[in-house]
Amino acid sequence: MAQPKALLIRSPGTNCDLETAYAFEQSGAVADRIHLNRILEKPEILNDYQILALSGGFSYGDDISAGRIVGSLFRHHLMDAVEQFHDDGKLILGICNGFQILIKTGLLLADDERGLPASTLAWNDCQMFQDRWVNLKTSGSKCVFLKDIDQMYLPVAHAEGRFMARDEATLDALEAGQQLCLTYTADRDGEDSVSFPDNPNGAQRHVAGVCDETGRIFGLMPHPERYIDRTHHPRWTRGEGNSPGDGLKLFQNAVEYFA
Ligand SMILES: NC(=O)CC[C@H](N)C(=O)O
Repeated sequence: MAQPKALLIRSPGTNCDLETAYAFEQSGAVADRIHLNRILEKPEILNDYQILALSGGFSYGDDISAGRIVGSLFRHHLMDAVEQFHDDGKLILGICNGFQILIKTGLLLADDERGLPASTLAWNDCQMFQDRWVNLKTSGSKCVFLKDIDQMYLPVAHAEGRFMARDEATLDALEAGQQLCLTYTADRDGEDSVSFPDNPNGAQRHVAGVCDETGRIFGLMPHPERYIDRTHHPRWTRGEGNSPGDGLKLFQNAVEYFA
């Protein structure tokens, strides 16, 4: 098909949309940044796009809880349009605050039969904002965005990133369904235990990213758009880092999905 088009929805407090647009453009997509209010006025805008992305930031100041207000606007005004978007075989990505929004919408992991959420992203258990680079590994082959990626080194920057599921049975089911597809891992060879700060927030089962049952909706706390070029690596002047950076492949996978 022609060049895929990515729609980046921004809202008050979004601050990673330019970098996310750059990552999509470097991967061969057209990337448009459009304010949430325009989408609320005219949800049919979604029809023009193949990829919907929610970037990082502090939407509505993280008031109530991170992602809650945009998540509620989606739930009450955009659910039909976004579900249709997904049913049409298209892709949805949420990065950091975008992941928080996706979790709050219930789009990524559906509410249970009583209408209660399957999971949340709670405050980091260290009770502090964490701004550091982390090692990640993937599992399963379900997630479209993680195709052919085994591991990544990416930065995190969040206060509310601790993935928690409703209960152990929910976690087991998500794991069995290959939905707990991205996890924090230790950075020392041969080190099995993953503790703070390798897992920066205390997430259950070290979960850093989750996909839906189809693998076409993906949310993650780390920021792939912040490691596109070797010079984004924190120690590139000492000769470390890859070109391209570890994050680019994730965006390329989304674009190549429509090839
Ligand atoms: N990097 C981001 O997307 C911001 C983080 C987020 N709103 C938090 O602190 O939890």
